Amino acid sequence: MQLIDGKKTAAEIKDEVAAEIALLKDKGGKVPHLVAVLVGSNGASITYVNAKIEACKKVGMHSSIVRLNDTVSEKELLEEVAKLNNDKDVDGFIVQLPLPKHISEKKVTEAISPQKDVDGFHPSNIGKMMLNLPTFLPATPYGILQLIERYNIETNGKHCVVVGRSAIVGSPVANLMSRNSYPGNCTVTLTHSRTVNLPEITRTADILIVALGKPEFITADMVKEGVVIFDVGITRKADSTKKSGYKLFGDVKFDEVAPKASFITPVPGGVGPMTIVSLLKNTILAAKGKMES
Ligand SMILES: Nc1nc2c(c(=O)[nH]1)N[C@@H](CN(C=O)c1ccc(C(=O)N[C@@H](CCC(=O)O)C(=O)O)cc1)CN2
Repeated sequence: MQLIDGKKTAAEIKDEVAAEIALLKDKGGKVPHLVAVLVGSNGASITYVNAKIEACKKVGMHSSIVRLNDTVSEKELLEEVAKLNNDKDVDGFIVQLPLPKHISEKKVTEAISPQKDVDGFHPSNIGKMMLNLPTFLPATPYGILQLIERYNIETNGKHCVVVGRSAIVGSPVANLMSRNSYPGNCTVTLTHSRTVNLPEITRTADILIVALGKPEFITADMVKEGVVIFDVGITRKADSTKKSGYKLFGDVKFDEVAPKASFITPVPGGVGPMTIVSLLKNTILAAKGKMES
């Protein structure tokens, strides 16, 4: 079994991104500017947004946070989005999800200018992704693709089973893994809460991507020997023995599943850090105006 070290790979990619930004600066180009909009005080969202800002600092990218109270109205948030769309100094921005229940994530996502949508969640960017046209790939699926490439994992002709059909991970990664190019060319099965006999299907996976948000859902009896596993789930459970006050769990019961896998991502330190570097890469593309059309 080989551990896929997302933390190490993300650090390597950050160095590459830093070099690219230094080159941009040398040529007198604009330093990319990423803005993160954070609504409310969800602990995990605060951690992720802070990690995004820290990563920007590390690579020499400009960044800022727009913090809004969780009582902000949908209209006020949409006004904030419109401001960022029109701000020439901002190359790309994200609205951290999830949003409070009274705000429609769909409306907010659709209000973001596709040229600044570095999360790659806007319907027109999702459409371009489906058609294999240049666009911002959603950060987590993009991170998984980069891990596949950097670990030289064979995907051609493999059966890739995706567990979970969310708009930000499961659905796009299923599409990307079926693309007619590497990393792709898989036969993909997208499973979800209504799937009948899930273990029968997961046992046929050569590559298993789990993005369900159910801690330790995938057990050893649900996978075959030699499977490659990407565990996207991150659940926090209170743990007073930890400095942070919580322990993180993936969707895969790591200790019993890892011995059967040929490659596996841990939680933490697997797919999560790759989500952040993918966002940085998308922001560089936005700053270079690569997605204007
Ligand atoms: N606007 C967005 N919202 C959300 C996205 C997204 O891509 N865009 N994805 C997730 C959260 N996410 C990024 O925002 C994210 C999740 C996890 C990590 C990460 O590095 N996790 C660490 C553990 C950190 C901890 O919880 O202590 C790890 O896995 O090692 C980064 C980003 C939902 N919302």
